Amino acid sequence: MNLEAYQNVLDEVRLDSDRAYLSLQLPIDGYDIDEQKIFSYFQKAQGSRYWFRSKDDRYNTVGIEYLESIKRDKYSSKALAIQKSTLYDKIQKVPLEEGMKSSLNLFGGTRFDDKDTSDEWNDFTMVEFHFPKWQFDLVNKELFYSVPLADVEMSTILGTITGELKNIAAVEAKEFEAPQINMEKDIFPEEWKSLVDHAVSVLDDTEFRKVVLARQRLLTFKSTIDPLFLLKRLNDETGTYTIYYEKGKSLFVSKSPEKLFDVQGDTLRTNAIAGSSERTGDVEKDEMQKSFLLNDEKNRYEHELVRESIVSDLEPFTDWVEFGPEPNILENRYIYHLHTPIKAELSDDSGIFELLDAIHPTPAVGGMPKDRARQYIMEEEYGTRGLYAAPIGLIHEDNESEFVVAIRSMLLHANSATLFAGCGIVKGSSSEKEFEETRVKFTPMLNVLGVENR
Ligand SMILES: C=C(O[C@H]1C=CC=C(C(=O)O)[C@@H]1O)C(=O)O
Repeated sequence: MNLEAYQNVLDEVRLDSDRAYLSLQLPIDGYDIDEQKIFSYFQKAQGSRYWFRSKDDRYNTVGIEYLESIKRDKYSSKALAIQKSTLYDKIQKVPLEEGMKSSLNLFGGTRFDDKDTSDEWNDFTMVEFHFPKWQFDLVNKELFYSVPLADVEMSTILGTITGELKNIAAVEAKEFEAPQINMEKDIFPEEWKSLVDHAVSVLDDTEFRKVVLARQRLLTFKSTIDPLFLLKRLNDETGTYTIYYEKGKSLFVSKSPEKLFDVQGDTLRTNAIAGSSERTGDVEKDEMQKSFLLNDEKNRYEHELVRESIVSDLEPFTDWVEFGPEPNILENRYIYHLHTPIKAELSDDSGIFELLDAIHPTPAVGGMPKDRARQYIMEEEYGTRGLYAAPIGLIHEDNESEFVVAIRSMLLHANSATLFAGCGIVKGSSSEKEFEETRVKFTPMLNVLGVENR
């Protein structure tokens, strides 16, 4: 970090009064900083912080103190694209070194659907994307420090930033105890099995082929759950996405294995992930679980519906889609899935918000046909999904982006956690087996909470 050179850059900057914010980009590789230290240091910003890490570590980004957000009560691709470019137009961006690799992103997403939510999701607007004061890129070791133009003091801003960075680097790691459980219960387990039976009775091979039904498990604890404990636990499972998203008094957490899509240049990458079997930890049994999954007719059917739907949803955006003829196995720590990678070359005018609208919800979390399944879920499923199974991710000014399907997730308030898990129901599904499958799917979040699955 060459402070003198940075100050020279700043001395040349003319603040543009048509903008609302100044955003400085600088390297932070000289500081020993990680997400634990950042959250520990910025405790006062609780309720306005996020951490997003891709499953392949392409992105590992922490945002602190939402300065401004794009928000909508109804999803509209056009309006969102305008709001996004209006927001970026308000920002005067100043890189302090040449050739830096990161770019300023917005973090957020949309709720699963626009069903009226009960109070538990009130902190989250239907669609929202946040622009934070501090954006730490922990992959490229860079920082975006953004402030309202009116607050900018060019002669002291560098000193302020480096002072804060030193303080963050000096934070000492703490040991945390797992919170003690007060109560743990499945919400309406028998009613859920009856709903699965009902779905099986209305599903067929043509008109209504698949619906994904989710259920919830509620845990309460003897004390408030410390965010730093959760952040630490989130590192325990690798190979999945990490979403830690605070908004007001709510916290949403996900360790999803499922990418909705990512876009780099003209290339879109996505995948079909559907069809599941438990990973037991016993080598011999697990080989059997995998070969069962690859050969089981019901799981293959569930999977093919997802692949078919994604490929057809992409058609308006591309002339060229590529995918393998046979699914492979995606190995997560607690569960195996059938998995088909899909790649497409996007046409020039493909908008990210249009893509999001077209692909979400895939039949891995909705069903087939999509509208019929969505309607069934809204009318019949207990409670509201909110951000469960919703698209959440990062988007850049040039539309480079990565979105996750936020399954294996939970919503936390003070000392309670509501866990969500769903599974694909097709003609012939068994409610007992699906109940067991959703039980297994609670494990990643229970692990984050330091609780054993029962
Ligand atoms: C809806 C969930 O999982 C989906 C993703 C992968 C496999 C699935 C399945 O086999 O049913 C589900 O479609 C969930 O974990 O809540």
